[in-house]
Amino acid sequence: MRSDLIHHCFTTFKDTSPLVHNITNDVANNTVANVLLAAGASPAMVHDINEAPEFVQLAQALAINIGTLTHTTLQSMLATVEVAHTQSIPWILDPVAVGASSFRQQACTELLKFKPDVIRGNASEILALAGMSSRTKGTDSGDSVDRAKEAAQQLTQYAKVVVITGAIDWATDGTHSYSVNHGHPMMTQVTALGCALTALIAGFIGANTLKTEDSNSNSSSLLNAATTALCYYGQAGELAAQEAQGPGSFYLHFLDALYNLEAQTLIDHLRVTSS
Ligand SMILES: Nc1ncnc2c1ncn2[C@@H]1O[C@H](COP(=O)(O)OP(=O)(O)OP(=O)(O)O)[C@@H](O)[C@H]1O
Ligand SMILES: Cc1ncsc1CCO
Ligand SMILES: [Mg+2]
Repeated sequence: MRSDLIHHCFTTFKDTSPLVHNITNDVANNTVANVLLAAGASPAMVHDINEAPEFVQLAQALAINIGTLTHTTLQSMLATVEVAHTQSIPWILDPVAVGASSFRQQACTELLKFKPDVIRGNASEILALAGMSSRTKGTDSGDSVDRAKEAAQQLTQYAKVVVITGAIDWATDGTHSYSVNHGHPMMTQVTALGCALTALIAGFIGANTLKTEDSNSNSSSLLNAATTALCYYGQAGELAAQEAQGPGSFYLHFLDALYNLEAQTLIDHLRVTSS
């Protein structure tokens, strides 16, 4: 991806400071809010069905995460994504541990009817969501990103962009794809950093999606925005790992790195390839 486009997506995100509405899991709530704030966005965690479908209309984007799904939250998610879908508010699905139970699988089938703009999961989640066999370890992945690429391609029938995260992240709109070689294994030792990335991608697509009737240009703006978020997040992980002694100090340094990383640093260290 061209570095001037990454620069543009990054500065548009920072200048917009998007409001991101999250219906996320009990483990991730605090981390997601802190990551969004450190990156320069505004988080809101609004879950109740009496409020969420109204609240989402104020937001630039919506992030849905099924990590600690309950029957009640699912009803709220469905009502909220319906509003997002009909009003063209971009939304992203994080299908946490979808391979682990039929409840999660059926919930995702219902949610996919409202056409997420982006799906973001680890390799096992992307495989399971596409109905392929996976080695899911609950919320962690037991599969390689490469093995899940065909599944991601298939899922572009439901979402405009699909992102698989892991050692090397991969983002595709079904036609164009990018590999992002950033990040650090320490990112898997702090819970919910994948969930927080999903919310950050929501912020990037909300800030960068042009309201256009042309669905092709829309999917390439979504792909560029998601890919830029991956580069930014991964580089922040690398910077934090240089300072950290373990997972606790990694988390603190990670928030600081997200807060301090500048556009020029991002551009100078890019490891993203078309693939
Ligand atoms: N081995 C690795 N090396 C470098 N970066 C990694 C590695 N594994 C994961 N990451 C990075 O960690 C971040 C979170 O991705 P991951 O695939 O671990 O999410 P996840 O499994 O959904 O996490 P969680 O469920 O805990 O929220 C991404 O930015 C990804 O690039
Ligand atoms: C640990 C855990 N359990 C359900 S959701 C979650 C956060 C990481 O996905
Ligand atoms: Mg996850």
